[in-house]
Amino acid sequence: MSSAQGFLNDWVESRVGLGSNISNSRNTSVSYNIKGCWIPLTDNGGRRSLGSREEQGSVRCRRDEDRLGWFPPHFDVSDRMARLVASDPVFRKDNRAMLSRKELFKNTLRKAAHAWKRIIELRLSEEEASEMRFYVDEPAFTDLHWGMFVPAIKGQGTEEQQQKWLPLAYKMQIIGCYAQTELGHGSNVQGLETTATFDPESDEFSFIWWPGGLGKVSTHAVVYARLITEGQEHGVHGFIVQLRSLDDHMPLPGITVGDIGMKFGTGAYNTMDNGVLRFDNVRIPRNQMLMRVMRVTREGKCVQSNVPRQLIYGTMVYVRQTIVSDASSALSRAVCIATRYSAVRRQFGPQDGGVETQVIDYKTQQSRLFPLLASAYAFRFVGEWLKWLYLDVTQRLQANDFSTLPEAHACTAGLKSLTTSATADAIEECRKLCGGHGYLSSSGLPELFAVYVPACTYEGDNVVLLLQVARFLMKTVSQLGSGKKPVGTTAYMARAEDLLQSRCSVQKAEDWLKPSVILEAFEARAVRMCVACAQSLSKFQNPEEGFLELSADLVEAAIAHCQLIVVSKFIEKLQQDIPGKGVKQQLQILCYIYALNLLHKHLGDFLSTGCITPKQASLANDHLRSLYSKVRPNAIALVDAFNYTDHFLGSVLGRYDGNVYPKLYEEAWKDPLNDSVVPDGYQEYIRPMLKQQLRNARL
Ligand SMILES: CCCCCCCCCCCCCCC/C=C/C(=O)SCCNC(=O)CCNC(=O)[C@H](O)C(C)(C)COP(=O)(O)OP(=O)(O)OC[C@H]1O[C@@H](n2cnc3c(N)ncnc32)[C@H](O)[C@@H]1OP(=O)(O)O
Ligand SMILES: Cc1cc2nc3c(=O)[nH]c(=O)nc-3n(C[C@H](O)[C@H](O)[C@H](O)COP(=O)(O)OP(=O)(O)OC[C@H]3O[C@@H](n4cnc5c(N)ncnc54)[C@H](O)[C@@H]3O)c2cc1C
Repeated sequence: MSSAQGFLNDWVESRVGLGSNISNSRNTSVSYNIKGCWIPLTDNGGRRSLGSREEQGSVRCRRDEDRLGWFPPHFDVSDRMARLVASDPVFRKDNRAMLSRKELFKNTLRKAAHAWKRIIELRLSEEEASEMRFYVDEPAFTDLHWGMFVPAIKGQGTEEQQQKWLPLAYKMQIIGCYAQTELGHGSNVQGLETTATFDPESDEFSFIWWPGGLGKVSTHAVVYARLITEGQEHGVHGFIVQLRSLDDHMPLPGITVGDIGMKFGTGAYNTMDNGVLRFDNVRIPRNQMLMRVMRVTREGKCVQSNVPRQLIYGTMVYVRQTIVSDASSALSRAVCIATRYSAVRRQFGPQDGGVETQVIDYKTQQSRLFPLLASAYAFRFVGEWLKWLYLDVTQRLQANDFSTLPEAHACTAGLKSLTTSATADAIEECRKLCGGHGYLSSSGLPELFAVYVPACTYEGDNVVLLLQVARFLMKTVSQLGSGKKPVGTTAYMARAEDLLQSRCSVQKAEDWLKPSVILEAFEARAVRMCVACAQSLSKFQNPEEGFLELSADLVEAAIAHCQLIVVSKFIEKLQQDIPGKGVKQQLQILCYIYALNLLHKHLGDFLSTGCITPKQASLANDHLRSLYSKVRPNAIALVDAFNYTDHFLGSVLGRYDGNVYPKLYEEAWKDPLNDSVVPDGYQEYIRPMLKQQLRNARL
């Protein structure tokens, strides 16, 4: 070993003690039972001797009555699948950033095939399979097959069509994708140029562009195209189209298909074969149009069914709802890394040579980190509620009750937008919270960011979706005078008159700890912003023109409404019985942090609409600081409660045992650049340069 290396080893050793200090923050009397899991909180004098989660073997679960009933009852499934994936070498993922695109993609195929094999061998249920996919943690064609192709057939196909196609899809005898976006049109679905003409005399071309799983894997796609029969257009519909031969995987005649190329980041979303597809007079049987909304007869006549045509957008509603829960997962993962590392990292501190300060103890670190921790919980609760709303609307649709569809669309669109934007920003903030080491690939944060950010674009650009919410809100406001009572998430608008006049009652900082006070402030802000937009709109002769002109304000109003939904669902959650010593109090603190931090960040809205006074704003801010102090002792327990394995976190900084520095050092040596001491290219480029310098120096 060279002396330089010896020095580095000593340096790393000297930091081990600091690194292990993570367990200091686990000294607390509160036990967390999040997702039904007992998170053991140690009080072992500041050093946690537990190995990684994977090494610990089976999880210790408490008695059933200790479980938090208000979490989905799938903790055991989730935990089992996490461990199954973490212990299987095929699912290794620490080398992703080093692989070429081809290696990366092939590796994804291998993982998907292996996962499918395990699903069959272990006879996994749908829930177990879905958890397994989550923990494999790699975007793959299977996401689109299960997440969009199958739901599209289920939601838009007739019973007969479902009976024909679903068994094939369930057994993966066909693999499908969701082919809607084109090179020229994504947001504007009605503007799609792909046509499906019942009369087979069409010679138009158009390119589908973006669908995941399309490029190299899918044998079939649900393709969205404008239907033309008897020379007339009948809007966009889904069509099941076979793309590749089931014998040799070659594209069928008239079909050109391939991958659209590398995307943002290394590894990241490049495991997915997003594709380009061109049809040249491809013919498909009539009964491959998904006909639940509209039927085309043998003679080419269109027969509208009694379901609204918006159901054609139904798959997007379904996926947007899943994306909200996924936002909570991605955010909690980033927050877990940043929180654990913040407890390990020390900078500055006493001048007398004592131990330096853990960076988590700096108020600035807390004011950046703890609102993100609170958001992770808030998004989980609103995600659960949205799941319920989606189930409810699905059941109603089956009974031909379409009344709640507009609200389901507005909620899924708005919350998808709100949570993905916040999560993308939060992951980047977590990277910064980890200082320089956050920029290392081995922190897990760069890849998480790269894989996550497209969520702000796919399934609907976030601004476009907020504009949909704004339309819904303007419609609701315009109907207030007509006696139509707003319901669901807009029910508060029935009290618009009061809310327009109301004055916030806060007089001292503690007054902000009343859920009713917080709710009223958020309701008043949302109503006032919506009503102001509606008043401005009414000044335009042409409402569409007004909508375009005021769209930036409308987006702000939609955000205010969506933030109110998240705050109110968090508060509702806390009204339920929450078992576990101290758990409810901790969640209450997080709820206040979530709401008061939003208030602080959007102070302009609250002040300009007169919902609160500058003095009340300053009291809210004072209170936030004291809430951060209350979270601090339990911060580690609150992220441990997410129950992520080290495999899933994929982060040296976020290790469960806090053993960060030696592992960072170890990771560095794994880089292929360190395969040789003298790098490739030395002889060609470095040496001649050095020699040249030497010659010049001698001259
Ligand atoms: C083993 C198990 C594994 C399970 C795995 C599951 C995993 C799942 C993971 C999934 C992974 C995710 C990967 C993502 C991959 C990405 C895929 C995609 O991106 S697919 C393409 C998505 N594209 C979009 O989102 C396009 C966005 N654009 C639109 O949605 C629409 O065009 C528009 C809503 C912006 C505008 O549509 P248009 O018809 O022009 O709208 P109008 O404004 O005129 O509205 C008319 C009317 O309809 C209502 N409306 C609109 N949309 C909906 C809807 N979705 N549902 C219900 N109603 C809707 C709208 O409110 C208007 O109503 P009205 O009463 O007339 O005012
Ligand atoms: C990783 C990834 C995976 C994808 N997977 C699929 C898939 O599987 N299947 C599929 O069909 N598609 C897929 N897509 C495509 C995706 O759905 C679209 O990119 C998305 O809907 C946005 O549409 P666009 O690209 O047309 O954006 P554009 O609409 O062109 O947006 C560009 C800009 O214009 C703004 N804008 C657009 N319209 C308006 C408006 N009316 N008012 C104000 N501003 C506006 C937007 O806010 C944005 O800033 C995927 C995309 C990505 C990135």
